[in-house]
Amino acid sequence: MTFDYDLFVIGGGSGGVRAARIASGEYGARVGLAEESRLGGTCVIRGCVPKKLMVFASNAPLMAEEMRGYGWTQADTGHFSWDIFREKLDAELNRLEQVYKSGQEKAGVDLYFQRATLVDHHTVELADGTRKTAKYILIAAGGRPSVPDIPGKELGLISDQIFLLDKLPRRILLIGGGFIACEFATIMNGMGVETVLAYRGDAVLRGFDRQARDMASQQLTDMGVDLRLGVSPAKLEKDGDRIAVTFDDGVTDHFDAVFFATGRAPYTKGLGLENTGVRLKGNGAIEVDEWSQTSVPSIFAVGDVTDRINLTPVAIREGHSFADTIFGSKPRKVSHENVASAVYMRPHELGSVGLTEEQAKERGDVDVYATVFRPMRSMFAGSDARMMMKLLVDPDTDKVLGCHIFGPEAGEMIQLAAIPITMGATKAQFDATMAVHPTAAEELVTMRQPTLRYRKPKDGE
Ligand SMILES: Cc1cc2nc3c(=O)[nH]c(=O)nc-3n(C[C@H](O)[C@H](O)[C@H](O)COP(=O)(O)OP(=O)(O)OC[C@H]3O[C@@H](n4cnc5c(N)ncnc54)[C@H](O)[C@@H]3O)c2cc1C
Ligand SMILES: NC(=O)c1ccc[n+]([C@@H]2O[C@H](COP(=O)([O-])OP(=O)(O)OC[C@H]3O[C@@H](n4cnc5c(N)ncnc54)[C@H](O)[C@@H]3O)[C@@H](O)[C@H]2O)c1
Repeated sequence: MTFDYDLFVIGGGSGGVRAARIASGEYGARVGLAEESRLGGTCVIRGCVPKKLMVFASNAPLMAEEMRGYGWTQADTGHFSWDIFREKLDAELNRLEQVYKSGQEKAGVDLYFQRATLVDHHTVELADGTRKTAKYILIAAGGRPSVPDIPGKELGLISDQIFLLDKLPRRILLIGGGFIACEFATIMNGMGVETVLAYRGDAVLRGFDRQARDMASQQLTDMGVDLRLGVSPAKLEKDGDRIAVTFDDGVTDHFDAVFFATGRAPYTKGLGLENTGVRLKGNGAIEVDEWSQTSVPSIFAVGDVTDRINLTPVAIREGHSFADTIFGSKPRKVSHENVASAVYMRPHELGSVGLTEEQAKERGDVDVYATVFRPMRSMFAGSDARMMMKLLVDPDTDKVLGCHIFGPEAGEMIQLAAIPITMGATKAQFDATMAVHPTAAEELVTMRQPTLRYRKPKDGE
């Protein structure tokens, strides 16, 4: 049977563009790719990139405050122009979109700026009705924000819209306690918006190390975010120019904007999967094996649409490995262990890799090496902000099982700490590493005594 393409990719985000570029550019496969919105996908257009630029922009008041502490008595941010920032942001995203487009074109990928749906195991249909056949189909359709089903939910914003605001609200309510809620609470607060964060749990960032979660929650409060734990919105109503939000504890409050940061769901609805028999998990994610192959041998899926670990580098690695395996005769599986991540809050970020203290205790015996201190730079300026470093070590093998850093530039630090941890480094090898002084990161190689030796009770104890 002859096909129009060797590979047809649905979705031009992190996973899709990488797979298409490698399959076509490196291995000479004939590749078509459909993107219904903008090339680059969530990360580039409405995720990591614009978010991080907003984090940088919102950092100015903290920098000014710190500099005043160093004697720059006049240090002040002055006025923040959202208009200027937005214009620059739009230009930067347009530039990046073009970079992705030319990368695909140079690699020889045929681009279709249309929605694609599946017709059968080897055929996709584009929005204009044309059909393309391919030996393999890769679904890299990503995810979409999910919003709780409460009255008035349509009055709220989702993360896609937050980058497109005409003006900043005076007072905003963020709902949720995950990555997006924490990062945008920091951003909005830093940009001078009165920020309320409502989260139904007892500390933000569920799933992260508990001590780090408590410090992150405290930091939000310290920086002036009105953190309301243990509450959820029950309904939203229009009240003139504002939105009245009634919470499940009966309290009603008014905001200029409400932002749902309540998670993301795989974007599989309306994709024609029912025409193929591709199996889905309960939450709508595409079920794949360790090769990213679905229950239909010619159809593969990578990235957020599979809901494994929903981060850009993971989607990229999955897409690349798929292309290596199928078109490069280099079979490659992706390890989803020890994937480092960072939550870009201010002044301290949270960087994590490996097991949390809670997970390590669940697993068995663990020695905890932890230190909480005021970093030199901000302490000198008069700040009380506390930093944390933690290593979790298996007492039997001496292997470092996890590392958690809450501090300035923790994202940068955890990337480096993730290398030895991925290599299986022992605590003795961390200790043998000479410190770099004076840095905050040197604490990683100078923690000598465990702060806690946890021994899991044996069955029956
Ligand atoms: C606000 C925000 C901040 C984030 N920050 C970070 C961060 O700092 N670090 C990090 O690692 N991750 C971050 N993420 C997560 C990251 O963006 C995703 O994990 C990553 O983009 C997933 O890549 P993907 O290829 O699976 O999907 P996407 O990047 O979502 O790409 C999917 C693409 O497919 C297109 N598409 C979908 N269906 C079809 C169809 N039927 N036909 C044609 N096209 C289709 C979509 O338009 C989209 O462009 C963030 C996410 C958000 C929302
Ligand atoms: N720095 C990064 O790497 C980064 C940044 C942003 C997003 N991301 C990725 O994007 C994903 C989505 O981010 P997110 O923050 O939306 O999701 P999340 O899963 O991290 O957090 C969602 C939060 O919303 C809460 N929630 C869910 N339903 C709710 C409801 N009905 N009422 C109140 N609260 C509710 C959850 O308890 C949770 O705290 C992340 O999981 C991550 O994979 C990564």
